[in-house]
Amino acid sequence: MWARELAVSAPGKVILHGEHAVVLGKVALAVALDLRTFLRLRPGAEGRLSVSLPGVGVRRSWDTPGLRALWGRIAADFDESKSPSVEELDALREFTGIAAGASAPDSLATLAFLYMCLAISSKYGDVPSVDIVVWSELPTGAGLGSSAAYAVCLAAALLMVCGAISCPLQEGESTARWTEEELALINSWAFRGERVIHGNPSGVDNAVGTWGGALRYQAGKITPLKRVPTLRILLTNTKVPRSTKVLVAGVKEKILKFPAIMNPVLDSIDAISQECQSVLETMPANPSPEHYPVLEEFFDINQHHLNVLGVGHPSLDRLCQVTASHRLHSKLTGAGGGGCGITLLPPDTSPLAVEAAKEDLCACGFECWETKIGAPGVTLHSCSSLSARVLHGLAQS
Ligand SMILES: Nc1ncnc2c1ncn2[C@@H]1O[C@H](COP(=O)(O)OP(=O)(O)OP(=O)(O)O)[C@@H](O)[C@H]1O
Ligand SMILES: C[C@@](O)(CCO)CC(=O)[O-]
Ligand SMILES: [Mg+2]
Repeated sequence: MWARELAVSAPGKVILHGEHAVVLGKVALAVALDLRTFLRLRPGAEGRLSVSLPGVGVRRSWDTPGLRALWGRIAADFDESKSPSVEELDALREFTGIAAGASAPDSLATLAFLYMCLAISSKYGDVPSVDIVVWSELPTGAGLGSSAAYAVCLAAALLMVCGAISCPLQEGESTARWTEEELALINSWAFRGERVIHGNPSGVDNAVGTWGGALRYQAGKITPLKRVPTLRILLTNTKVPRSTKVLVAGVKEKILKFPAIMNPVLDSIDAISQECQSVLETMPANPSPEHYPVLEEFFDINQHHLNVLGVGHPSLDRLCQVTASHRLHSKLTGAGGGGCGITLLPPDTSPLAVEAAKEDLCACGFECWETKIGAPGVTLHSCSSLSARVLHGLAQS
């Protein structure tokens, strides 16, 4: 029986280069953001599992014996190496009253929660009587890896409750992290959760949510970057909603339709990621303005490539035009089709120019903020150590 009240958090991410191409085995460079998703875990009423997801308007509670029986019925031969099967997901949908094919944020979030909870508890323990709340500083569905941060938090909390990983937080400590081996297990279960939400994720988002920092990702191989200079980045949310799953499927279709045309584009994106990695790793910790033009050119070229892949959007074109009018270079980040873009802010950009660019972006109805990159990965917290700002998010739930 779980007896402690604790919190887990995981960061969102920004992909510098390689989104979409990474799904097809190419290299991506991604960094953790200082915006996080939080999960509060506490003992629940005996025999009840409750979840509250205020960001997507979900508040549900189930009898644990009913859940145990359901999973026993639908997943007697559960194989964790396989993607969640259509039959498993359909049975979970029917149980929760989610319409077949429903892809609204609340439906996907509930489905991913139940799938992860039942698969993890049947493998490592029993369906836990706990009360879980998840809330986030990340916008949902905007390209900043909110689905992966959600899946990483769930994986860490559920694996810990079921005893598959330790509870590394000692009495009196405010935060703790898991061992490399435990992080690898969290990452692998988060990937399964991402599969419920995305269909065919590459795994880069959950890797950043788990390990944090800055990394190179290719076909499941995760390599932390040797050195990451301090880069100033402006993040802009166009607020145009889109679904990563739909965009990824669209790219696949285009490649199947025009392989000879599209494959060279993917190869070029791969080359940009690799070149960018070597540039970043040889830059000084605090780069001077002359280091930026090459990074800016990579942004421009890749933004064109992403448009060719069909994941641009008029709102993202507008974002790039507005920042270009202030001599700043931008590209979309994440799945595109709306969502967020990133803009490089070289150190010689005057504060007035940054303010003017922000004003013009806000005048388009966008939201923008400067961000730090390279935040820590999944972390365990004592609830008493969470800042007032973080607890404010919980209080709203
Ligand atoms: N805090 C949260 N609470 C519950 N569900 C969440 C939360 N954050 C994300 N989700 C789930 O993730 C889905 C969004 O995932 P999606 O992959 O489309 O966007 P993203 O992860 O924000 O962007 P990208 O994958 O391009 O980085 C939501 O529809 C919802 O189901
Ligand atoms: C579009 C994509 O490359 C990044 C989404 O953040 C999808 C993925 O890697 O799973
Ligand atoms: Mg996602």
